[in-house]
Amino acid sequence: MAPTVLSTPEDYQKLVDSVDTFLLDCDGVLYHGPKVVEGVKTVLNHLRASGKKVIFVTNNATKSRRKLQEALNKLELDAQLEECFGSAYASAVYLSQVLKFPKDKKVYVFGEEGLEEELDAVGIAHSGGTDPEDRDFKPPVDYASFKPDDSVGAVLCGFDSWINYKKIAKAVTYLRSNPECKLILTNTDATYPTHGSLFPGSGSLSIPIVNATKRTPIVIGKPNTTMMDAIIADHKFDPSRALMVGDNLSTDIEFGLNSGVRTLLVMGGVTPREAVFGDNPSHVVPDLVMESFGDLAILAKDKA
Ligand SMILES: O=C(O)[C@H](O)[C@H](O)COP(=O)(O)O
Ligand SMILES: [Mg+2]
Repeated sequence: MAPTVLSTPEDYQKLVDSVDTFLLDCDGVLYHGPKVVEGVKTVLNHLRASGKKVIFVTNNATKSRRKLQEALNKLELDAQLEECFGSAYASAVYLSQVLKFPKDKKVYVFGEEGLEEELDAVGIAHSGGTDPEDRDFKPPVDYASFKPDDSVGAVLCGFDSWINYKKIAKAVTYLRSNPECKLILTNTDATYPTHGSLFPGSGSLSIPIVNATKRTPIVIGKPNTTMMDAIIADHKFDPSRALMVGDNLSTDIEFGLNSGVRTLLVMGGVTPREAVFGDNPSHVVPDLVMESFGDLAILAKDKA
């Protein structure tokens, strides 16, 4: 079935009336890189003033919840800490609460500060990450330096803009030498929308590790229900009165579909128009589509 396209103020008002909890993807819905999507600030204020709950749900693992809140507030989006759910936070919670990660083991971080901060918050030791030793790499490769380490109980991969051969080889060595060592991916987004274009996303950066180890990774972020379970545990909302808003069919929209939450796809992010309206559309079909989440701002203007 084709999605319903929302384009008039009446469509928007009907939508808002039918939703109590807005689960909002960040990159591609609220902002593109450093640029806030036009109208989004007005929309968030309007939704809050209308008694709606907003929750920010991002696969971007470069930021801890605290940093995500800071970043949203720098853009004047007035986020509360408990409204912020990132895949870095969800991964740390998964390691500590679901895997009961052993106290005598550490996590090798293929990622940035966000992962380290969330692991620290749950008391899990880690190596790699922002360690200058791992970030500093120039050929030739010193293959003899890569040694197995049984104290590494998991390799956790998120977005890592410092990706280099040394980090990949260390991660692969720990995983290949120890079948007990887990491979966990914060998310598998192929692309990252910023600066008006699409760049390699986390899921593209972890491929060398997955490929070289032939492991089936545990994936935490959208579209997996692990993240939704964590959000519902904290916010206890009614999924039938919630809406997942996103720009990515294979993460955001599948996330909603997997969790029994209605979905709204916005254009202008990672999903090309043809994937929805073309001759050979994606098998992932959102319930609703609109151009931009910022278009709801007209409801605030109508009220003023
Ligand atoms: O590469 C990534 O991790 C993702 O592209 C990314 O940051 C997704 O963030 P979201 O759209 O879920 O806010
Ligand atoms: Mg997005």
